[in-house]
Amino acid sequence: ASAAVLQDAEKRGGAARGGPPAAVEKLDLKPPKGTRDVFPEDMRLRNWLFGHWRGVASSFGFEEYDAPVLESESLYTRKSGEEVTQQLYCFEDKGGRRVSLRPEMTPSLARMVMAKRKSLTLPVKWFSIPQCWRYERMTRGRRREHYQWNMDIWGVSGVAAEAELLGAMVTFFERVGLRAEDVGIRVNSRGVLTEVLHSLGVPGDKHTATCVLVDKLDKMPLEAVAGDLAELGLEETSVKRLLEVMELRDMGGVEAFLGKESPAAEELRKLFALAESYGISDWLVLDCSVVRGLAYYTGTVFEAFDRRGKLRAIAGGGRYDALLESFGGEALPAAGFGFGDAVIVELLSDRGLLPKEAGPGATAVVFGWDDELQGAATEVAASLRREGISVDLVLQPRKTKANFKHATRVGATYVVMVAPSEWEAGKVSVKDLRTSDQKELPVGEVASHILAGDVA
Ligand SMILES: OCc1cccc(Br)n1
Repeated sequence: ASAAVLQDAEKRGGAARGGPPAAVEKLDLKPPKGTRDVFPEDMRLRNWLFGHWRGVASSFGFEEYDAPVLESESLYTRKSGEEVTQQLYCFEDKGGRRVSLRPEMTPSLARMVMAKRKSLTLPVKWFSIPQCWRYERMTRGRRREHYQWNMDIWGVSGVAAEAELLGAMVTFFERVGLRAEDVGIRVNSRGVLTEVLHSLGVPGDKHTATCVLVDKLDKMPLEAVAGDLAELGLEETSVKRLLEVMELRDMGGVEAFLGKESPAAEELRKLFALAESYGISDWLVLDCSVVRGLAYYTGTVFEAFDRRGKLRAIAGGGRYDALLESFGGEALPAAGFGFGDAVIVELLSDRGLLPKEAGPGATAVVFGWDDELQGAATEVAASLRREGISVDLVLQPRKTKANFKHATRVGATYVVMVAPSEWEAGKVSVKDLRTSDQKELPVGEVASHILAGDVA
């Protein structure tokens, strides 16, 4: 046994033999490629952002839901060449199942709606802030995970659903100090494109793949996509016609191109009229080049962008009425958007709108004069916490000056000091850092003094 013990100790650094510790391989302190640690100061920013997302969702009557970050890969194996399905963070688990970290939330939501379909009261207005993943070759050092605010409405076939979603998105922008001069939301309907494709004789089953290809046009030259479009049966004249309709930027143009009876023109007219009622017209821009890259969109699509044109899309969404059928379920109309946590922070930072105040530290820092008074300080801290006061209790002796410096750094309002002579008299010293006012109080009066909170 002793040999085994020594061998084990050798592994743990040979200390058992009293010899010099063997070289222990230093842990790599970085998180996995494409992921981020969230230290307290980062978490304060995240909580601020999510707090606004949650606040808007609840003010619009949306209910929060969640789903596993791990899903069956089959949820995402759509054959439409979308980037999001080509970068799945997928693998085979120990049970031989093909699974994937979710690249988006909508398929999980669709699965949940199908599972509960019979018991759901429609319309369903649900929101979630899931962490979503992609496995992108780290050529560009981009992130492999982000948090994405999802807002979805199920069971409403009219554009009132999209208007409500746009209203919520604009409400968020306004709450964080952005204006219509900073951010626009491009609005279109895939119906515009499919009506043109129909008039060009392109069969309906090619429309989705065409939209996914057309979406790539703002990221790559026409030549790079023309071949694939030709494979879908779009000769040059048809592609030219498509490009013309994508140039349209006003309803007059759309109606001239598609005819006044066009269903797509009708739904866009209705959406812009409702936007007027929400008071968000200044935020919206009709832009027929917008198709978005997700295959399952069937009608309206929209994306928020920074008007200075420096950043990638801030958020995106649209109508996806056929998603349940694609999962073998009964049709149910749906519309929603996804809003990532990366671009919005870049935009707010550019505009000087990130929250400045340090996070809300504890209200009071409590410390004992010396180690003998640690128990006393703990009693005081416990009594204040029982009254609902947040207390940062100093856990080991430290110079008084350092305790005050710490209190200022964490943004505490009070410092409560337990000193020997006062403690014998049943008192402690309470300093209000806002006014520097300091008083000795009986222990039993400290909580009410702090809760009164009035600046002396
Ligand atoms: O925007 C697409 C996407 C999906 C998952 C993770 C990240 Br980062 N980005």
